[in-house]
Amino acid sequence: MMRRHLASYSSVLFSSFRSYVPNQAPYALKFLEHFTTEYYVSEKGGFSSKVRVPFISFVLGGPGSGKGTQCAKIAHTFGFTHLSAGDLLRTEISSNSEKGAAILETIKQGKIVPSEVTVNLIRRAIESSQNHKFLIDGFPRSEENRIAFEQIMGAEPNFVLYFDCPEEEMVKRVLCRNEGRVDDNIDTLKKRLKIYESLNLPVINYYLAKGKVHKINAIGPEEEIFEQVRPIIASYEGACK
Ligand SMILES: Nc1ncnc2c1ncn2[C@@H]1O[C@H](COP(=O)(O)OP(=O)(O)O)[C@@H](O)[C@H]1O
Ligand SMILES: O=c1ccn([C@@H]2O[C@H](COP(=O)(O)OP(=O)(O)O)[C@@H](O)[C@H]2O)c(=O)[nH]1
Ligand SMILES: [Mg+2]
Repeated sequence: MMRRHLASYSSVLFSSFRSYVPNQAPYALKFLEHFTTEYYVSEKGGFSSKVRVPFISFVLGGPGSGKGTQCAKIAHTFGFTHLSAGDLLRTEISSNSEKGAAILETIKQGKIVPSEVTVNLIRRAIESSQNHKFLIDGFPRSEENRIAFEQIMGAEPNFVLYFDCPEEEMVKRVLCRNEGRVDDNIDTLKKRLKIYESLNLPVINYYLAKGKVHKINAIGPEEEIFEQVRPIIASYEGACK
């Protein structure tokens, strides 16, 4: 009873929190429980409790646009926890879990892993973190991903960073990345670029229409790109303390 009260009260206070989808309530509730540690909230009638909500940025852009590179800088400078969806999936593959083989096959084909799998990995990472500020890098990759996240987590991002990079440059960077990834080859990359256009861009457009997107010109030296990013993140510092 008290938890339900907390949930609805926090959703009024913080616009990033949505009302819960009924059949997903247990996940959403568990998610919220984790953040009931910091801020005092009270209302008329004497009810008082501590509520902490996560501050979330989605970091989007094509393969090789520099998401991971810039996220590392943001995490270091501003104290965010960097959650790369691709890294979470690769860790799952390395753990030899039941789902690992199917995830590996999907990544090799440049396709998108089922939403439920990725969202649950992100959810677990958030729940097990002591931090409340998260960069979710490379997710959502489709409208279906986005909707699954909002339903399961009962939350949407506070803002979105979009690294806008010409295809030619992305191809050059991915083929030179040299991290031994199974998907950094020209055949898989072509498929990833097609999926980026057909499925990722609609997500960016969705958040553009909501006024949540900060578009970054991803061409230039890493440090110069970070100088575009820095004031954007700094402008949210008050909101995510
Ligand atoms: N501004 C940049 N200019 C040139 N190369 C870059 C730049 N930013 C990142 N890189 C390199 O390009 C490759 C892809 O960057 P990465 O951050 O992994 O991108 P993403 O996560 O978007 O795929 C990496 O090898 C990285 O070192
Ligand atoms: O939410 C996600 C994130 C990644 N992937 C898969 O993992 C691959 C690598 O993703 P990552 O973000 O690491 O690639 P990057 O954009 O950084 O090159 C993608 O092509 C997809 O096959 C996915 O299915 N869902
Ligand atoms: Mg990356």
